[in-house]
Amino acid sequence: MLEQDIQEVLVTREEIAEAVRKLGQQITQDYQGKELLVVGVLRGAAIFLTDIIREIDLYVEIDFMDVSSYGAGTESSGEVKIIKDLDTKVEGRNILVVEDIIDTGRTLRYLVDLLKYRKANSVKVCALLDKPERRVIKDLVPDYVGLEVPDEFVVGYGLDFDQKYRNLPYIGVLKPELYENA
Ligand SMILES: O=P(O)(O)OC[C@H]1O[C@H](OP(=O)(O)OP(=O)(O)O)[C@H](O)[C@@H]1O
Ligand code: HPA
Ligand SMILES: [Mg+2]
Repeated sequence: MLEQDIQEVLVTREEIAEAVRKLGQQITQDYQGKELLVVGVLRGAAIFLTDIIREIDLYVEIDFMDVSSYGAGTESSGEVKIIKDLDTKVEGRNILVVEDIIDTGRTLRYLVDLLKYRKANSVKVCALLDKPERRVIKDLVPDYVGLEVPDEFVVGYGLDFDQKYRNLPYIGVLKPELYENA
């Protein structure tokens, strides 16, 4: 059913699984002997977070923040709002912020600065997808990236259009007629 709305598959479920596994191994190596607070950015990162933590062989705590800069459309409003804050104390923690995608970089710029201000011991960023052509915050360089995607609006594996398609098991591009008149 959902497949009928997809013009092109950009990343298959197997390619996602492989990218997630590699990221998890790298993070496990880099944080040897440390404990991690993994912060997922709702709602897009929820699916990626549940997969990647099972590829990280360390003591890991998880928490979530909900910040939003996109309305129903495909363009960032430029303004980041906190909808739900963390329940965990940040001071002294090694934090890995997990995101589904970095686009303009505004969401992560805001979050990284906030977590540093709250005196995290370290703050690193892990994004499944990076869309570097769209970056507005040029110095926002993620520490871990699964895959680069071209400048197209993508959906699936957590990424939505108008809150739909998050449950697609792969990453794809929607048929243009579906968002052109949104
Ligand atoms: O780099 P940026 O331009 O800031 O864009 C990336 C952010 O935008 C999307 O979230 P969104 O705010 O749409 O909310 P959602 O996660 O609930 O879909 C995506 O999940 C990232 O969090
Ligand atoms: O390409 C995208 N798809 C879905 N949500 C997004 N948020 C930023 N970029 C995207
Ligand atoms: Mg998001």
